[in-house]
Amino acid sequence: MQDFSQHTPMMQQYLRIKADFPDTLVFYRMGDFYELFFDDAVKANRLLDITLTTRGQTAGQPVVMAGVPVHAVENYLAKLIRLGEAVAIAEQVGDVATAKGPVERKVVRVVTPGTVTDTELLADKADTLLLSLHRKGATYGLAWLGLTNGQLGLTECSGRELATWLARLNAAELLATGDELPPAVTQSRIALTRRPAWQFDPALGQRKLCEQLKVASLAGYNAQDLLVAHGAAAALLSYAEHTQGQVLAHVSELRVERASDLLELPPATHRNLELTQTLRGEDSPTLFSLLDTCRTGMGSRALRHWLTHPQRDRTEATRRHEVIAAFIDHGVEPLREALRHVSDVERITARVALRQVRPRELAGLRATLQALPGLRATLPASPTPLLADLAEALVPPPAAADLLTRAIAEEPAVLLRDGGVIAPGFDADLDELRAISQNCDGYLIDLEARERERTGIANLRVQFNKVHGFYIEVTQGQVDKVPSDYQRRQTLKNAERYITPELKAFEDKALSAQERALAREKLLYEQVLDALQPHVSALTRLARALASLDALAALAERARTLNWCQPEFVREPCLEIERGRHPVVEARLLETGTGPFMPNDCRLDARKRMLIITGPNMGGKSTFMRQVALTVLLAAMGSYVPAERCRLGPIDAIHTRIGAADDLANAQSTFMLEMTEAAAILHGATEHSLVLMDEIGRGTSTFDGLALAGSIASHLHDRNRSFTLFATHYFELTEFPVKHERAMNVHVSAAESGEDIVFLHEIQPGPASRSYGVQVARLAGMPASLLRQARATLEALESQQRDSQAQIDLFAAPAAVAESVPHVSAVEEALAAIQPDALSPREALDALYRLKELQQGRPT
Ligand SMILES: Nc1ncnc2c1ncn2[C@@H]1O[C@H](COP(=O)(O)OP(=O)(O)OP(=O)(O)O)[C@@H](O)[C@H]1O
Repeated sequence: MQDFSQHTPMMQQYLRIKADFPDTLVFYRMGDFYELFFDDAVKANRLLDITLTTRGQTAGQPVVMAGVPVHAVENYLAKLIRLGEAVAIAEQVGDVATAKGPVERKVVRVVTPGTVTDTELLADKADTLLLSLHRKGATYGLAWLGLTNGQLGLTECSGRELATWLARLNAAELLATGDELPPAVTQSRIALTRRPAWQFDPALGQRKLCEQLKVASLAGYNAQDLLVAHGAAAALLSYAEHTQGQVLAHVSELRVERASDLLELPPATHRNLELTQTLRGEDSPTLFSLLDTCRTGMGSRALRHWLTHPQRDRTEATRRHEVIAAFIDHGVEPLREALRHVSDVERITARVALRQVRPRELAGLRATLQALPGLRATLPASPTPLLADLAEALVPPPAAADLLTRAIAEEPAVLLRDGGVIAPGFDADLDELRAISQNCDGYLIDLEARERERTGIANLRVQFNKVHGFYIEVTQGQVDKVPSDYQRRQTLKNAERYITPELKAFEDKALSAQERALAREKLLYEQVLDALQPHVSALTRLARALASLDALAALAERARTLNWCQPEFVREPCLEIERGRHPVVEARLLETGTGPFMPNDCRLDARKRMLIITGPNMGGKSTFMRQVALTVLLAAMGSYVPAERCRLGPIDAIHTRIGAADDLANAQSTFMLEMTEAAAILHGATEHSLVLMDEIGRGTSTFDGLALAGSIASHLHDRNRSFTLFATHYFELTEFPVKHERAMNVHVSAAESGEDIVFLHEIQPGPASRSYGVQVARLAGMPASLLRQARATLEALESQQRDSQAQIDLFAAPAAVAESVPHVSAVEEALAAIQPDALSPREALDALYRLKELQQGRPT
């Protein structure tokens, strides 16, 4: 233990608290401020832009400090959480009046990016997850927890799959040991919290999981063998309990996720397809922002989960398609209207379990429970199997609904400490206490009348002020009529003020009644929370059903509004999309009134697996490739798709290599990044994968790039045999399908009119005839002189190429034998046979003549 004795008593207290939270900013309550000291103050000054000051000295050093006002603390917390910082809040818990020295202070909660539960600090439309990572050999174990939805998850994966998991989970905070971190973590920019290695103990993890789930074994969850993940779970659960300062009663569900069950969406795919964030890091326009017309935060979160966790098995997706069809048939607006009045039952329930719920949230929960019968009535009469399951879950736990109706006021105050939270009629004692303070006026008027009559003093008045409390005031001229039980309280110039035993008794009752009413309300509120605890799991189930209904209703609304179709899943390998569209580009074109979107077909099957796509810049190659990938993903998550008809075989992954953004932060050049991503695809893609390759090889010299692009196409065609969309500017690659039977050429069409070019955005069979780069440059507003020069250079280059017709087979298999036996010339052979030390001068001269002859092609 450190010695703080040379510090002031207050600093001693602070330093003792800080010693328990070395890596966490400590907010130390002092009156109306939370103060930060020393290094914490300097950090807060930097992160929050708050003023740094010094006050007094401790241990001979000035006390450096910075503070935030208590009433604005949530804003500062939100900012720090977003920056990945954790904050420990030390409140005054001792009694100010009786304290000798500094008032006792204690850390009452620790707010960290992955464990926040405050409604104000949480994103409405995204789950906040805490993730823990443990490694043993080549296996990574992951355990995660959503404190606001009570769900635990476990998985194990290889190093290759780690980045995909991190992108999929998108956790707010990662727990790991002090060991070196894998690149997938350092590149993910997740907020990192180091925990000591002994906390990642598999045996401890297994025990903690069993305790948490109240089971004797994890076999029921199929989680008993995930030892590395158990290690991660040990640290996860200890940390979560530590930050909440309590056991996590509501965390009662475990899901074991296996990569083999999910459609793989590597981080590059997540990014390139702009699923939840644009390439610039904005929330919109993305696929998610287009889909999410949910009425509740929990609906949005469910939808986001479906989007980032599409299943390979299509059963659940099919069940969702059926619901969407039923909704479109039946009309979904009444349901969506009813959902408007549904509050965030999921988060409210978690906050009930954590005993942090606010009165208004309980009123919201009550309103939702009351609205359920009406909401059920809006569902289609003949439900699909999934809809029947969801409707069944829409039953409020009756005791909970009844309790909330009886206990919580119609419109409760925001904070419990303001009173007015418990409903009248719920508790007789509280009603009486409230009656006293509320009926004060009536009582006083009554008393005044009685006393006037008793004393015969007509102008006697009963009054109240804050300093003297209640009193009876009699003017100086009347004081001789005052009865003997009046005791003088105060003398004024014209009047005397008295108190009577009856008035004194009333005063005591009235003044303490308000205080006691508040204390009583607090106690009753705690009792209501106690009584709600047994309903937590039923309420969680209800929340899930509401969230799913909301998400499905949004998908149905989107399908109808945007004119999407139900995809058909088949067993044979195929990818058939008729008149498909890119949903986000189409919406954007509509919004800006730039013209209609040109629909395009895509047809791949076991015999035709690869499209080589050529055509001008701006022609629509990237858009086409992305729309195919988005269609596959939408279908897999259970949505309708932007097409007229869509038939899909099994798909296990969507790999993308698109664009070239320098990753300077990770010291990777454009080309290095391009090759790293391509290598990952070549290693991971299977014949059930969809691969998008956009202009691979353009990050290096033409010949290098072309050679690499050709070899990559061959590898994908011959070895991976994946469904591949391969967009390229290398015309040489249009020869590829000649020797590769499963590949075919398509191009995006463009028409020339004079020097201009018109993009038709239509995918047509066969290779593009030319590239139109100079025309596109013209559209971009390049100077005319520059364009003239470029056109002249282009013509010169083209004629040069026509003259040198040396054809290289770009796609020939590597000549393995030829490479391994290097050619040796006759001269070299003769040279090798000569042993200079064994030769006489005469023989040496002969050998020299012979070599010379050999070199001239005249062997002797
Ligand atoms: N099918 C379409 N219908 C209407 N407009 C389209 C279509 N496809 C693409 N566009 C429009 O053309 C623009 C350029 O498309 P895209 O980026 O796909 O071209 P590209 O061929 O990949 O170009 P580059 O080779 O320069 O990357 C899009 O932003 C979109 O506005």
